[in-house]
Amino acid sequence: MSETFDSIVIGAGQAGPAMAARLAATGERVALIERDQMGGTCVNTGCTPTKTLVASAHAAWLAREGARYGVLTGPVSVDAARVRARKDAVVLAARGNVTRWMENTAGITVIRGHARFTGPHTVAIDDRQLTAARIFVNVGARATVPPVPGIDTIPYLTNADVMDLDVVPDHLIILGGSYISLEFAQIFRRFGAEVTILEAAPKFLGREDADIAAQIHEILTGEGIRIEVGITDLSFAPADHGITARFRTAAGDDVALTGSHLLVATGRLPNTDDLGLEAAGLSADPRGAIPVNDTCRSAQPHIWVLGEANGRGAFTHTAYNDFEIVAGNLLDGEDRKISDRKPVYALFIDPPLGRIGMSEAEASAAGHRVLVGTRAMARVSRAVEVGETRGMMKVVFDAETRQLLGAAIIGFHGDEAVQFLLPALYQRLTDHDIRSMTGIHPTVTELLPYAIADAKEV
Ligand SMILES: Cc1cc2nc3c(=O)[nH]c(=O)nc-3n(C[C@H](O)[C@H](O)[C@H](O)COP(=O)(O)OP(=O)(O)OC[C@H]3O[C@@H](n4cnc5c(N)ncnc54)[C@H](O)[C@@H]3O)c2cc1C
Ligand SMILES: NC(=O)c1ccc[n+]([C@@H]2O[C@H](COP(=O)([O-])OP(=O)(O)OC[C@H]3O[C@@H](n4cnc5c(N)ncnc54)[C@H](O)[C@@H]3O)[C@@H](O)[C@H]2O)c1
Repeated sequence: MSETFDSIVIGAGQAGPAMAARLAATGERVALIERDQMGGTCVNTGCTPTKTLVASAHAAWLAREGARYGVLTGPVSVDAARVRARKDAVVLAARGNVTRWMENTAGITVIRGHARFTGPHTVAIDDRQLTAARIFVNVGARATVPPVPGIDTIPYLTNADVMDLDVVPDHLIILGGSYISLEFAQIFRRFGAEVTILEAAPKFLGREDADIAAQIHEILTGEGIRIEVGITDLSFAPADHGITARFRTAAGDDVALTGSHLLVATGRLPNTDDLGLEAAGLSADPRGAIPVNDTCRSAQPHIWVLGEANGRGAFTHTAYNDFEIVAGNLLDGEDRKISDRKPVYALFIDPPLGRIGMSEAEASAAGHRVLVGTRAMARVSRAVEVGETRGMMKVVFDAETRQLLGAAIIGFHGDEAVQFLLPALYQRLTDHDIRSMTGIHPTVTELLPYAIADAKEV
């Protein structure tokens, strides 16, 4: 059976549904193909569920910390099944919204199944053949599992199946020490688990400046999380009640550590290996991404790749922005580019890290002479009043133009407050421009101009 559409969208992640809806609104007949759950990673096994778990973990933390605030609670325990039920309800609602949106939009045909190119303009789902003038690929990524000796002899979790856990692990070992690892590490530690992070890289959070990484390290170890950085000679073996990890520490000690559960959080790989790319006349780069130009167009001009599969962003907001770029250029006569997008993200530990633009290290490496201003959260009155004084804020300016290059806040409301500086980044405002603005008292944001006032050349 062969069916003809105006456009085919493969994958209902963060860009696909919005793309399908915009195309359908112009009167097109659009096929949207999804092999698993509508909403993709973010809704089902990524942002949404993790942030509900972060909220439950925060509730457990506050309940234990209650006495600091004069609030006396009894013994605090965590009912993992209820935590999961709350998470499932939020995820189901979000997934339901996307599903209803797509199924009830005139012009969109939702097709369930695995899509594979059979030619530059044709896609097969089982024995169904679809043809379209334009194809939009939004297939996302999945967890990678490194070939550590013994890993195939033990049970392990990834970010997807850890979502089904309804017990609190006695001892959770986490392989990898980046975003996914740190969020889950704190979640499960606050639920009552012993948590050990095993990271192969020699530096903890090497993408962040050393002072920011040190604050995060202190927050997590301060809550009792063990972090081993620079481990080598890792292997796994089954143990009576879980798994044993053997490794050599950075100090050269040989360690055998037994945990009840292992979570693998060592990065993600685009879902491009089973897409029949060669039939479309395309190929993936060594990291599995499909190369695109600055407007998300692949080497085949009628095939666009949006979201993680294009290797140009690994966040929900970058995937959605890809949709805005493609739709803006194709349907609204705009001239939008990926390279116009500033890097922004958060690490949702508590308190969170919010990051925009360049780090100090990135700015220096790019050849800027930099001015750096910092302020401890202990000198932010709102943080003191709330009793959450861990962390710091940091701003980075170009010493010659005095324009903002980047900022980081690890601390109370850091994910929100740092975005006060986004217009400054996009509009190339100077330290003087920003310092002329007065923020609301008492907020974290109001102190950013003071950190800026203290900025010095380093
Ligand atoms: C634990 C975790 C927490 C995260 N937290 C955050 C966060 O707080 N903030 C943030 O910005 N980002 C976060 N991310 C990253 C974010 O989830 C992803 O960057 C985002 O979902 C990528 O969107 P996407 O549209 O590229 O792909 P996805 O959301 O992965 O969607 C791709 C879809 O395509 C489908 N698909 C794949 N291949 C085929 C095929 N051949 N045929 C049909 N369908 C197919 C998949 O089933 C999937 O539904 C997190 C990720 C994880 C794992
Ligand atoms: N808050 C957020 O926005 C958020 C949260 C979670 C995930 N994400 C997205 O998910 C993506 C994947 O996150 P991630 O944390 O899995 O991957 P990552 O690529 O950020 O980090 C993987 C880590 O695992 C380590 N590692 C790799 N192989 C190892 C091994 N064999 N032994 C020990 N350590 C090893 C690496 O050195 C690295 O530190 C990120 O790029 C991010 O965009 C975003």
